[in-house]
Amino acid sequence: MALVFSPIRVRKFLPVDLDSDSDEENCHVPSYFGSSTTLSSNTDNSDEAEDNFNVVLRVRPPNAQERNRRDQFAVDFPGDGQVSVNNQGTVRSFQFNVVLEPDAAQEDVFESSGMKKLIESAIMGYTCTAFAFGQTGSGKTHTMTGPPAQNVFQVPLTKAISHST
Ligand SMILES: Nc1ncnc2c1ncn2[C@@H]1O[C@H](COP(=O)(O)OP(=O)(O)OP(=O)(O)O)[C@@H](O)[C@H]1O
Repeated sequence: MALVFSPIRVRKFLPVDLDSDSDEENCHVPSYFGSSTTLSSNTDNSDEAEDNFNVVLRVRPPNAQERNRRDQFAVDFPGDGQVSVNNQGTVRSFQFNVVLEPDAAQEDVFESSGMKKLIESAIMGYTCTAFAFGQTGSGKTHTMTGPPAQNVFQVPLTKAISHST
């Protein structure tokens, strides 16, 4: 499940597929939202104002059905905003601005995803968008609204977050 935050407009699509040979998909992501969001060697800042966006991946833990089936967890977290997906032996790596691992709490999402700064931008008058996408059951509603009856301020912070450098 991925979240995209944009205070202006999304110009190019992320995530970056690290296995792709094409430079077309590599984008410069200004550090509007956080401390370290440069994803590639593209240093052309001329249209920086149009490129302010943050792509955040949250990986949910296996659900009861998946655990009962003894499904293998197919995702690795090397850090620095990367994830590796093992599809029956074929491993592909992807780069995000922020990756939230399965034990990340709602508070981690709020603190680390850029949502706080998005809200500040909205208050300052910028047009802002936050949207979640992912297949059914991937956790869009859970991420945007939190689990039922959870008080996010009682959830301890976890270390299950990695940022791109
Ligand atoms: N990060 C998570 N931690 C624990 N449980 C989660 C997480 N993400 C999702 N779930 C659980 O997985 C189930 C499906 O999540 P959710 O309803 O948010 O998916 P969705 O993407 O909104 O699905 P749909 O597109 O069908 O509406 C829910 O029971 C939810 O509580």
